[in-house]
Amino acid sequence: MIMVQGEVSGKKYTEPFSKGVLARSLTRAEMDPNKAYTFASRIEAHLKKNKVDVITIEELVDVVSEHLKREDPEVAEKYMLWRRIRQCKEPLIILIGGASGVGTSSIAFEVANRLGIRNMISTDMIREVMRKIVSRELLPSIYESSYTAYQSLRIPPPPELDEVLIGFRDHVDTVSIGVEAVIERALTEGISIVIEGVHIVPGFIKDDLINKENVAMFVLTVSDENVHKGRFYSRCRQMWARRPLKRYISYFWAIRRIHRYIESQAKKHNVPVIENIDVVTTIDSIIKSLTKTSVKGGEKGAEKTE
Ligand SMILES: Nc1ncnc2c1ncn2[C@@H]1O[C@H](COP(=O)(O)OP(=O)(O)OP(=O)(O)O)[C@@H](O)[C@H]1O
Ligand SMILES: O=C(O)[C@@H](CO)OP(=O)(O)O
Repeated sequence: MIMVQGEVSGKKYTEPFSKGVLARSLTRAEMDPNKAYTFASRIEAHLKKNKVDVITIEELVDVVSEHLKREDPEVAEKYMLWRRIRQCKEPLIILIGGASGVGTSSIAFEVANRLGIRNMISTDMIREVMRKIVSRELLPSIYESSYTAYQSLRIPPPPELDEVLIGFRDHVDTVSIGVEAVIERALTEGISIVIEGVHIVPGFIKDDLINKENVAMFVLTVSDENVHKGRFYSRCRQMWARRPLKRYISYFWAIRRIHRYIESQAKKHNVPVIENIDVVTTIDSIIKSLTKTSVKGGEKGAEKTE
C-alpha cells in the first residue's frame, strides 16, 4: 500500500493513497470525472512501478503536475492554481456580491466546491436571522427586499436623491453588521467560508476585515439587461424555486439601478468586477484573482478541507 504524508496546522498525518481523493481534486481543475479516475489510476501505477511506499503531498503534487502538463496543459494550470490556494495556512474568506439575479449563489456554490470549502452562507440567511432579532418597527428596511427597501423609509429623501439607492444603502448597512459577524467568527475559528448575496457591497464592510490578506471580495455583473432578466425566468423554471418571478420582473428597474450602484462601488473600492456570462469563465477569473491577491503571501496554507 502506498502511504501519503501531509501536514495540517503543524501536525503530520499519514493516510493511504486514494484514487478517489486524487480524482476529485482533478475534477475541481475541470477534468472529466471518468478521465480523472483513469488518470489517478495511472499515477498509482507509476508510483507502484517506481516502488514508492511513502510519498509526501508535495512530491505527489509534483508527480501529478508533471503528468498533467504532458496530458492536458490547461487542466495542469488550473490544478496548480487550485493547489496554491489550498496551501494557504489562513482561512480563506471569499465574499461574492452582485444585484439580485446576477448569479451570486450559483457562482459561490461552484467556487466553494472547486476550492473544497465546506462553509457557505447567503446574506439572505443572515438577514433572515436578523429579522428574528429586531422588530419591524425598529428596523423596517431589513423586512423588505433590497430593491423594495426604499418603501420603508420613514422620511422620504429629498427629490434630487435616488430613493431606491437610499433604501438599498440603509438595508445593506444593517445586514453588513451580520456579515461582519460571520467573517469575524470564521477568522476566529480558522474556517474558510464563502459568503454571497446582494448585501456584499464594496464600501459597507469594515476596512480592517476587508483589508486582510485572506479576505477577498468580488462583484458579479450582467451588463446586458435582457440576459439579466432572463436569469429570473431560468431560476423560476427550476423545480425547487419558490421565489415569485412576477415580483422580480416588476421591480427589475430597481434591481438594475442597484446593479449599477454596486458596480460603481466596486470600481471606487478597487474590487474586481466579473461579468458573469459563462459559469466556467467566471469561476476561473475568481480563482485566478485569488492566487494573485488574497494569497499574496503565497505559501500560507489552508485547513485540511478534504
Ligand atoms: N453564468 C451563468 N450562466 C447562465 N445562467 C446562470 C449563470 N449564473 C447563474 N445563472 C442562473 O441564473 C439564475 C439566477 O442565479 P442565482 O440564483 O445564483 O442568482 P443570485 O444572484 O444568487 O440571485 P438572488 O440574489 O436573487 O438570490 C439561476 O437560474 C442560475 O442557474
Ligand atoms: O433582497 C433581495 O434583493 C433578494 C436577494 O436574494 O431577496 P428577496 O427577493 O428574497 O427579498
